[in-house]
Amino acid sequence: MINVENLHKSYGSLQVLKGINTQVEKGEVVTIIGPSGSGKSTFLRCINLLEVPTKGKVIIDGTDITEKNTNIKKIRENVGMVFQHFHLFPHKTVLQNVTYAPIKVKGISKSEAEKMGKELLARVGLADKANVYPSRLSGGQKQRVAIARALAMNPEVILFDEPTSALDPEMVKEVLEVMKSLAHTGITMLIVTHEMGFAREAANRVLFLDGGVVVEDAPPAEFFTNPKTDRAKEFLEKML
Ligand SMILES: Nc1ncnc2c1ncn2[C@@H]1O[C@H](COP(=O)(O)OP(=O)(O)OP(=O)(O)O)[C@@H](O)[C@H]1O
Repeated sequence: MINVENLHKSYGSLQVLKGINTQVEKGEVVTIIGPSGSGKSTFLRCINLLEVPTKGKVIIDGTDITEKNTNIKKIRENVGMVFQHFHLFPHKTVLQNVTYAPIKVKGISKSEAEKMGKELLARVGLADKANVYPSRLSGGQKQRVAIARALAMNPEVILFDEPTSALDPEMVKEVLEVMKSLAHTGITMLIVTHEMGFAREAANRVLFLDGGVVVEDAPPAEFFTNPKTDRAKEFLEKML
């Protein structure tokens, strides 16, 4: 359902993505790992046009989103994103954070959105926090709200950009557990992460990026036990 063809991205003279080719099927859970600066976040952000590719195509369900007349709003409805730094609305309650976009963008009624919002908050273990403000939550709780908010748009794809790297270590697990519970439920997940344990347990594929290209693309069992390239071996030696 997502076809990435010869994707390039440069910032001025800095070439970050140098021809990424890959395909992600509906419902797949793909982790994107690699050294710092290898282009992981840039790659992810090209998939919902937070970054505009310099060259190449990103085709989602048959539509090339890099075409000039792309409806970005529609793409973002279908491709949700969870960021490292939550980006919750501070002056809205947890429930309002979750229901805002469905009401505003999708035109769902307030009562329907609230019903769905409460169900989603229960799903991420925060049913009792619906009426509090984000400032009263821990980092792990904020990130779980951000996940509920992404789910509220009922997207086919969710992009996760290092969702646990801004969290205190004790909060990482609760967020990864929520992500694991979403994996293999039909939603397509692309996850940039430094959590090798998660990549190993929850993903069905690992994309190893280095120097702006996909160096390895393999199921985790294969990648973590038998990496094919020296670059991946060196990376894993440092990480594991
Ligand atoms: N908006 C930007 N303008 C200029 N350079 C940028 C921009 N965004 C990223 N870069 C540069 O592009 C390169 C790749 O960045 P990117 O964030 O995609 O890497 P990454 O693999 O996700 O790294 P990390 O694991 O450290 O987050 C880096 O050298 C970074 O400084």
